[in-house]
Amino acid sequence: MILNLTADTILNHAIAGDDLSPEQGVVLLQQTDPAIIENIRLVSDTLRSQQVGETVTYVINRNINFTNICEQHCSFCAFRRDAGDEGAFWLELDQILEKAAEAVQRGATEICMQGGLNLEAKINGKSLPYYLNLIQALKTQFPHLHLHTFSPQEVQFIAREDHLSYADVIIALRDAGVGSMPGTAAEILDDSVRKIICPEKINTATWLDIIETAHRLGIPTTSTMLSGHIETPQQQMQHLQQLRSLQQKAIEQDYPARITEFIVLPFVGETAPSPLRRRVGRDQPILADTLLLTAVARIFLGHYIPNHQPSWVKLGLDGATEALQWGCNDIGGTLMEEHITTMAGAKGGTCMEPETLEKAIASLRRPYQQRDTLYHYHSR
Ligand SMILES: C[S@@+](CC[C@H](N)C(=O)[O-])C[C@H]1O[C@@H](n2cnc3c(N)ncnc32)[C@H](O)[C@@H]1O
Ligand SMILES: Nc1c(NC[C@H](O)[C@H](O)[C@H](O)CO)[nH]c(=O)[nH]c1=O
Ligand SMILES: N[C@@H](Cc1ccc(O)cc1)C(=O)O
Ligand code: SF4
Repeated sequence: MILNLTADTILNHAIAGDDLSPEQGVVLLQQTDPAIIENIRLVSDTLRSQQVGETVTYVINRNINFTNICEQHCSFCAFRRDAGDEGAFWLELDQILEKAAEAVQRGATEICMQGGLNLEAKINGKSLPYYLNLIQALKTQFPHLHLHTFSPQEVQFIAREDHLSYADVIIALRDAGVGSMPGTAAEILDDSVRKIICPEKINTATWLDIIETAHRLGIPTTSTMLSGHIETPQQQMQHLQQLRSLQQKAIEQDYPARITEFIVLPFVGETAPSPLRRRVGRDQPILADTLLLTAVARIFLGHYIPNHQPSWVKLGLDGATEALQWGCNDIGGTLMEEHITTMAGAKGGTCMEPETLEKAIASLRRPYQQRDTLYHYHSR
């Protein structure tokens, strides 16, 4: 391992194509000199260009959050409700199919579906049939729609409720038509942080186990990091290290599926539960911190995870466009309706037209291209 930890030396290694150690990543994350930060940006931009070229992609998709009734109480989450609370919702199958029909009519190739962990969501007392019924209904009416659905936390919830293994649940979802899995619920993959921000959630090992099982069973996943709350630069790098090892394993073992993209999700605190909000002491993410982390993630992961996406919901479209110069090559989905972070006070909006995303990309003189969920190009 290289132990000379000055930022310039580290960046020279990165440009030469070497993998950085987490310790070297920490050094980059701790820089405050604008000239050095600009060099980090330049290196991330150069690696992005070498690894995936100039084209910036986007996907036409719709978010469907089928319920926000949730048994857990993550300290960053403004989306969850108890049944009967004001603002609690649970969509009927007909409403979900109607939303999907409208999405298809507007050109969507993907439905991104996630929800709360709702103990009442069962058919004949079982959880898995409820989820399978959602998938089967969507697939029957819209066979070509890609279903990017259910986080590792939701998979564990189903498995626990029905006394099944994770593989059993994933195989059933896959065979019913799930195309890929959102890599949410990752938050920070460090159990000392998880104990504070999401004590009821699956632990780090379980998150990694479920994602690896998905890859082994042919289900691609995304990967995320909830940043900008109580975590340290060391914990951020440990998180990226776990994602890199996971992808290296999928490559070495020649699993039929892998991580398709990495997304930084900066914490929005404005209407998040007050203990964490007060502890973090700010309502909106700090753009500069998110951009530096985005660049370091490209440098650290880019050889293994090619696609990097900012969140326009959380950063605003201008912030997300700026992130395209800090290692990102994708601007995400049109979403059509976003609830999770908007309920936490995000200011970026809940819906983008494809033309709006294209215009933002073109403002940087980069070519744009519609993609599908698995990063195959798509034409409108
Ligand atoms: C709301 S959950 C939905 C799926 C499922 N309940 C779960 O927790 O995996 C999806 C993700 O939204 C993100 N999220 C929730 N609240 C947020 C906030 N205030 N700011 C930024 N991201 C947030 C978290 O990363 C979380 O894993
Ligand atoms: N679904 C939400 C996203 N982004 C998801 C991506 O648009 C898409 O599903 C992915 O690129 C698949 O390849 N961002 C948010 O801030 N909120 C969401 O609910
Ligand atoms: N971007 C995530 C999904 C997601 C992200 C943030 C959210 O708040 C909600 C959902 C994925 O596609 O895997
Ligand atoms: S993040 Fe997910 S599991 Fe946690 S409270 Fe919110 S909806 Fe529930």
